[in-house]
Amino acid sequence: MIFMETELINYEKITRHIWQNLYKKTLPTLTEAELENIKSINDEISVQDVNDVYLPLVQLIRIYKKTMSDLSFSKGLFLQKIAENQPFIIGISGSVAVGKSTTARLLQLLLSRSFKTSTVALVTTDGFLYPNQTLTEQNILDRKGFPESYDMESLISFLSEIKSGKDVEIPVYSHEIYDILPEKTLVKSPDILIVEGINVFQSTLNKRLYINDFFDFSIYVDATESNIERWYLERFKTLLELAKKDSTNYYHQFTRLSADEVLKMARDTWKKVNLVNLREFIEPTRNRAEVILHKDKRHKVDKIYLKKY
Ligand SMILES: Nc1ncnc2c1ncn2[C@@H]1O[C@H](COP(=O)(O)OP(=O)(O)O)[C@@H](O)[C@H]1O
Ligand SMILES: CC(C)(COP(=O)(O)O)[C@@H](O)C(=O)NCCC(=O)O
Repeated sequence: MIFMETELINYEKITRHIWQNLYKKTLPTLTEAELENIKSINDEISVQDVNDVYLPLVQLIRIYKKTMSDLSFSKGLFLQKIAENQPFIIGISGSVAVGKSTTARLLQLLLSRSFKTSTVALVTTDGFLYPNQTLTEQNILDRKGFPESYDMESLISFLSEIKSGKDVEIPVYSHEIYDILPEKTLVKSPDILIVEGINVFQSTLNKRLYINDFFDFSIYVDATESNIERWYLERFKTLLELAKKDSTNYYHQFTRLSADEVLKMARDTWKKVNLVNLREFIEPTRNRAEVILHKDKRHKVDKIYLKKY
């Protein structure tokens, strides 16, 4: 996205250079081997990025977490009740293919190391997409990813149960079969939960419920449209490459197409689906994030925006 400075008047703009010097280097960094473990296809995160960008971010999250537990303790005193321990929830949003999953996985690892006795769970909201059968019945299969394709009420009740300390079973989406899997997965009541997805700052269709109300910290991953498109096309090619040998993979059907046909199809999906979704429904929620991480063409975070008020 190109930032209109007036849109971000309530944010402190921080360059990478300033950001990297904002915290005392007390947290241990990751080894190359640990980084290798969490990288997905095509990733190029470096230890330098972890030190300069993500460790200061973890330090900031520490501050928010402490403030949240102080407030909850004081509220308990006021109400003359013992405050329940509520999980700290972090929302991560941004366009399809901007790097949300990669950021989320990295944060999960860094937070587990920083809060040694805490459990850190990660949930992606694609599990709350309606199954293909429902989308087909409603004639909105080509709207996958748009607000109407998600069961937002279920997502809200999941967050509400997690906030009250319960273990919750949730559905899982598979990019390999392009549908919801028959088996659910159990999210055991965590101390910290990261919720990642294009829709996490959106309101529900009836506009009465806000997922943001459940977040104690929130991040929007940002980049220019042309860079995100390139990452989308590169990921598409890699997914196809991986699907060649697997006939059960959704992308397998496209492996017979020529390189030009594949590129055309991916460009089309980007333009008609993911770019439209970004412009109409995702980017307009950017200002709901506490922190905006802006990435350059090589995925390096070059600018950070921190909400002032
Ligand atoms: N820091 C990074 N360095 C290099 N490539 C990255 C980085 N983050 C993401 N990518 C690549 O960009 C593409 C989109 O990232 P991903 O995390 O899958 O996005 P999202 O979850 O937002 O759809 C993937 O191919 C991924 O490997
Ligand atoms: C399942 C998704 C809506 C979720 O996006 P993600 O959370 O993976 O960024 C998206 O990956 C998707 O499949 N969009 C439909 C159009 C397409 O095939 O790219």
